Amino acid sequence: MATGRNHRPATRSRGIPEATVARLPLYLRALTALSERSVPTVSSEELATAAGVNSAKLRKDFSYLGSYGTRGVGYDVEYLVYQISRELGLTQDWPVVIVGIGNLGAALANYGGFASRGFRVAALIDADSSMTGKQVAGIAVQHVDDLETIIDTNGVSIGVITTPGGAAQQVCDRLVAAGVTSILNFAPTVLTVPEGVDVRKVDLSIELQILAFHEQRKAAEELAQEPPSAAGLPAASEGRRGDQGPDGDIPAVMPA
Ligand SMILES: NC(=O)c1ccc[n+]([C@@H]2O[C@H](COP(=O)([O-])OP(=O)(O)OC[C@H]3O[C@@H](n4cnc5c(N)ncnc54)[C@H](O)[C@@H]3O)[C@@H](O)[C@H]2O)c1
Repeated sequence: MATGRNHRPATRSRGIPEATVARLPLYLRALTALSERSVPTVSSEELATAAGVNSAKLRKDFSYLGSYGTRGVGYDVEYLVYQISRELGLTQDWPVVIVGIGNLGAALANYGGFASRGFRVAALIDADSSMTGKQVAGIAVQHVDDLETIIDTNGVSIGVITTPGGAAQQVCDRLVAAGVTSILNFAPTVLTVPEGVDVRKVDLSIELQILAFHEQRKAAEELAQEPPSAAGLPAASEGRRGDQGPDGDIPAVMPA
């Protein structure tokens, strides 16, 4: 069924680079917080700090939206929320299905943050017959045998996969054949999808590995700043060799 990896061009329609698209949710989160505090305007520097982005990059990103702010005043918070939401397609309702209602699937179904961002959990699907009809987050779990009908009936274009790794590709193939064109994959499997289908993979262990890498580097930097004689410890160049690779190098983090 799957015919190969999806290759997207570096820019989307209307010339917005993918890197800018990836930062829009960061701006939106910061702007939503300002909006909730009824802050009317924000400078590019303030917003960049709140979003954790360089302010020159932010101004460049907003220029793709046709938003330049007003000198001395900054950006209109409400209007930017609207512009970014519209650009991300969040001004419409997106029905989502979650497949695999175990620990993670149930936790996601119970997460209130989806609905407030325009993602409505339309259906929960599981292969375990004993789950069929059980209520999770107020929604009755349906059997995977009915997957195609469920997708069709609910007009679903986004599927979330929270099955074990071994089932993920098969579930993905069925979702795609049924008309799903965007997949959020939590299973530890690299999915193969046809052209035109977008896959985003979420892997918390990779994020933790990256944090571990930074923790290790911070510890090595602290050690290097200590005077060699401090507290009778060995010189920095010799320090913590046992915590590192065989050559004393900080090992690289390998993505899964
Ligand atoms: N990405 C991450 O950061 C992250 C974090 C935790 C777990 N996970 C992954 O998420 C997945 C789920 O983890 P969990 O702890 O919820 O597991 P779980 O065993 O509690 O739940 C898995 C569910 O999938 C169902 N299932 C199995 N095969 C299916 C199929 N073909 N169609 C539909 N449903 C099917 C099972 O009946 C079960 O209810 C695993 O692959 C796990 O490795 C990822």
